[in-house]
Amino acid sequence: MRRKILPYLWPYRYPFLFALAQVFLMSGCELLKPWPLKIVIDSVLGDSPSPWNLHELFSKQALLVAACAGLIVIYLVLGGITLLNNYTTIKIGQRMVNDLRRDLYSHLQRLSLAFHSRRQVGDLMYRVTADTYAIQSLTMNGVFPIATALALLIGMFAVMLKIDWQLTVLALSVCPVLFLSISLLSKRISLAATVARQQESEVYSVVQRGMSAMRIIQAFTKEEEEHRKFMAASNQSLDASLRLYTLQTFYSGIINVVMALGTAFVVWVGAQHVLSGSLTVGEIVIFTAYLASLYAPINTISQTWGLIQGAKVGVQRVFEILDVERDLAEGNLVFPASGARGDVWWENVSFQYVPDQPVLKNVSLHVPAGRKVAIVGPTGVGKSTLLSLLPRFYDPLEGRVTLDGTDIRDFQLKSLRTQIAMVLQPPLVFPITVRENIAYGRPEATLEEVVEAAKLARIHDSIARLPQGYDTLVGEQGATLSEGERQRITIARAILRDAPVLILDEPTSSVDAETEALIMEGLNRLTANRTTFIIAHRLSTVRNADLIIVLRSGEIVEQGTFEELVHGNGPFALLYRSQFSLEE
Ligand SMILES: Nc1ncnc2c1ncn2[C@@H]1O[C@H](COP(=O)(O)OP(=O)(O)OP(=O)(O)O)[C@@H](O)[C@H]1O
Repeated sequence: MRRKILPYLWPYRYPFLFALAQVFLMSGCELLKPWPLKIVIDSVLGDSPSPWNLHELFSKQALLVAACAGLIVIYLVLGGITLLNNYTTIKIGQRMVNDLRRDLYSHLQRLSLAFHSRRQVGDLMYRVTADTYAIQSLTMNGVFPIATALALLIGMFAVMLKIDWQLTVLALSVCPVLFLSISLLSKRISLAATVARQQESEVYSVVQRGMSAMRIIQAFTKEEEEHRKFMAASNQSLDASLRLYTLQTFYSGIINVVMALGTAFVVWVGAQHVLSGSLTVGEIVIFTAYLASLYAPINTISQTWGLIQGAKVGVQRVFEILDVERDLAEGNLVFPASGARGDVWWENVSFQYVPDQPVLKNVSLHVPAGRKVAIVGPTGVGKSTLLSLLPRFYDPLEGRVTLDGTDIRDFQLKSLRTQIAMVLQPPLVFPITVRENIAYGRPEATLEEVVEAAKLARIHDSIARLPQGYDTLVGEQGATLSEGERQRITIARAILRDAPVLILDEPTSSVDAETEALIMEGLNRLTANRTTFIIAHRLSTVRNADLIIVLRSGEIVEQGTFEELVHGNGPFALLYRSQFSLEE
């Protein structure tokens, strides 16, 4: 894991080294802190000689003033450096979080739909928003208290050794005990932290599912059941967090006891040394002050150790996603600036979402450039799946798909997807303005072009009636637009994209017959000279197609023109009589 975190720290190596230098300065101030008091006790109140023979230069009163002034200066300098250090470390930490989020989010956007259909949205959201903070805790809460403790340890060791080596050994013998207790308990805390994070992200998932299905929940009056599910997840998260906090508290309790024992021993032995005359009262003050300031960073390490373990888990959860290999390997080819011709082949294509449940079975289909193809068949036979292989939402298990004679896997994904405009189900509209929604695939489009596309999709009049026209903000999930209006916005979006290949997934299912006829008229102009695939349930769509494909159980069972198929006795004729004739 260290190898993975270091690249995130590397860009900030100079501020990081600066912060480390501050730690050494701070430790120096910590070392100086008890000295003025020692001078006051030993040389002002008592008659022992003061360090650097200051007592020979100053009177007792002057020495007292100098000691007090020194105390103020030391505290001021220490406060200033601490402030600077906090600012520097927080800045580094927050920048690292930002960088990690950037990488995680862009990685998530590049992972295939196969990955996303396996994962829970709430869990991924938690990883992007909450788990990424862990890199800050891990580096800052981990590295700096340890560096402080080490710097203090070395400095104190040098100073204390000069004063009383026995007492020094005794004082420092607490350190191994402390670190041993830390390492013994850390595994359990780490485990508890993993569970707590999982439960917390489960709460996110439940909320996300509930929020995105609010309409259904209310329609089926499932509020109580959803509430129960939420409370169950929330209670489990509460239990896990409480367990973690209990462990952390128990842990810092143990550390405190060890520290108290250490201090008591030092005071006990120190007092004996003072009584025997080998140590001054001021020196014992230095010892206990040093111990207190040495235990402080060790205490921070121990208290934040649980936090560090939790942070480790968080960082692991982030890298777990970053380590997922992109399952859609890209090629290098790009389409010419004029775009693809639009000649599409599915060659012996098989596909399955779940092992041993084939959705497409050895499908072969050639669609010459510029043709309009209607794909029909009962629900769930694989119509959408067949078309989703073309923009590479998924890759076939066997066989290949080619565009203009080249395997689509040889192209750069961006170049491939730019060749394809799609109207998908359900019609997805973003909470941005109507204009931005239509221009989503071509943000540089002028207002005139947006209006032209909207007119073709028969949505212009409805938009003109909105309070701010094209600048009206669409509510979350298009709440201020009807289903039919949303569908027409997505059609306008595809029209504006102006791509050589069009995929229309039942583009007019939510509009009335009259509007549909108008949209189809607009679409007919759009589809001229473009290879178009329409998943069609309506007769008018099917009639206008150059080629009709009938899918059943993942296989093409029939194909031909409307006239060829309708008069036979094949599956299309049957479908026509049972389904389409009703519309006539
Ligand atoms: N992401 C997925 N994960 C697992 N199974 C899926 C996934 N998407 C679709 N399926 C399954 O694959 C089969 C084909 O689905 P597909 O959406 O291609 O059918 P369709 O013919 O377009 O249906 P419809 O006309 O109802 O839209 C269905 O059984 C469906 O349950």
